[in-house]
Amino acid sequence: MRYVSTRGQAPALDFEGAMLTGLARDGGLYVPETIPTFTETEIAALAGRPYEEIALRVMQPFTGMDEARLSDLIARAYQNFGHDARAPLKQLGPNHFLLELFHGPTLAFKDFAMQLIGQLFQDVMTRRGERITIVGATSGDTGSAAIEAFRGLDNVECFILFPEGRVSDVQRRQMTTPSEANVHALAVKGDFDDCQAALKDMFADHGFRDRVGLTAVNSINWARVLAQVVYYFSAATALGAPARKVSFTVPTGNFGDIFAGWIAKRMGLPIDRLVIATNRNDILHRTFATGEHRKEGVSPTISPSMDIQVSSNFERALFMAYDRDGAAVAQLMDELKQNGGFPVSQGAMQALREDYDSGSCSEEETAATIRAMHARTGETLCPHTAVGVKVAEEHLGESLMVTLATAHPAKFPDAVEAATGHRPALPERMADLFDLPERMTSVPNVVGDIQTLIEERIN
Ligand SMILES: Cc1ncc(COP(=O)(O)O)c(C=O)c1O
Ligand SMILES: N[C@@H](CCOP(=O)(O)O)C(=O)O
Repeated sequence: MRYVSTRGQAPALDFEGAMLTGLARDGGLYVPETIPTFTETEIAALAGRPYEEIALRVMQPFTGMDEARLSDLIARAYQNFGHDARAPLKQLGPNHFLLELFHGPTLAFKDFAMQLIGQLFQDVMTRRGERITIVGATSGDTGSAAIEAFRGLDNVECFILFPEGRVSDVQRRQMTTPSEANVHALAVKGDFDDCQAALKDMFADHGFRDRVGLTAVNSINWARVLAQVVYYFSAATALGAPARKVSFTVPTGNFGDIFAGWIAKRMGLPIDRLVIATNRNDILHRTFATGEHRKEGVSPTISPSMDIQVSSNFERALFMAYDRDGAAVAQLMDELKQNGGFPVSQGAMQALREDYDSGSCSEEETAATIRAMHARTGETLCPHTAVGVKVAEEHLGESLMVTLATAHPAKFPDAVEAATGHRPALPERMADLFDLPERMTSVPNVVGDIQTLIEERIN
């Protein structure tokens, strides 16, 4: 299996190469050259199988890895999840299910991919005897999941950029309390888009990326997206696929999670609609409503992990919608950077609308959904999941709807308590989170300064 860049100018790589490279050298994102497909019989055979087995079947064709080796890494990745099913389903209404993706070590869906790529990276780096520097940008959850997955590893230094004051206290403490010297939480004076732009600038500085052995663990890294494809299969087959069609609503920011659903659909999983759910930072919903992809300022919300306007994986969706035309995508990305946006061509918009629907949710609606669900079903939703549930309810149709529950409510206790009067508790194993000392460095929103700090710390 070979991977090509969405901007068409970087060398094609195998799975290991794409994973270690993170962002392609032309600034694009790696995507598989072809998407493997499953027959109905192969999909039906996944129903009721353990999550780890589904993960092996779904991911193996993309990796070309030895089955026994991949199976071993998958087993290690999910052994510390707090639920035997790993991604259990819960029924919310006659046609509506929640897919709980928050039973991993840091209580967000990011653990599904991050725990696995932690294992994959460790395996490869040990075999190659090399060192790498991970730099990640986070609006809260990717950072804590990455720090958890990479803390204490000998051959990895891990730097996480987060927007100062714009993540929840639990998210910040998950990043700042681990004491291992190889993890570094950097509080940037800016928003998440600034953090992600700084990260991309570091990748564009080829001298820097080669000197430090830079790699990525954001969903710009294909391996992150791949690991997230698995739970679409586990959920849909548990609900009757391939005999039954299922739709998914996905609380969306950087578009990685929902793009994983698109890959599952192209592999043959009978997904009806993929519904993009945004908070008031709704560039993606506006794109579908107007055909114009244009940034506005980011406005802080009670679902802070989705406070994103430059949605990096939308580039992968555009690449597919523009018939894999790398030059066209490179031009659009240039327009986004220079002019703040671009019109999507009619043909591409039509292709996107064939697979995706969209909706957005205001702050008041998010709080009202948390409150109503709590009162009606006893279920406590995190604010991101509430955005998904609200938009899903507007898209209920004939097929079953699954909304991805992307984080545990206890990561956002203030918002949940304000909505319900009930403060969700962290799991027992995290009971000391607010007693541990914090360790972080404030940095200006200046990429050169951040690069200097990184080079000083690793040398
Ligand atoms: C809790 C939560 N929900 C939803 C999202 C959005 O996911 P994506 O960026 O893959 O669209 C994020 C962050 O990415 C998140 O942390
Ligand atoms: N919401 C994310 C933002 C980064 O997303 P990623 O999936 O590209 O890593 C976060 O919580 O950090």
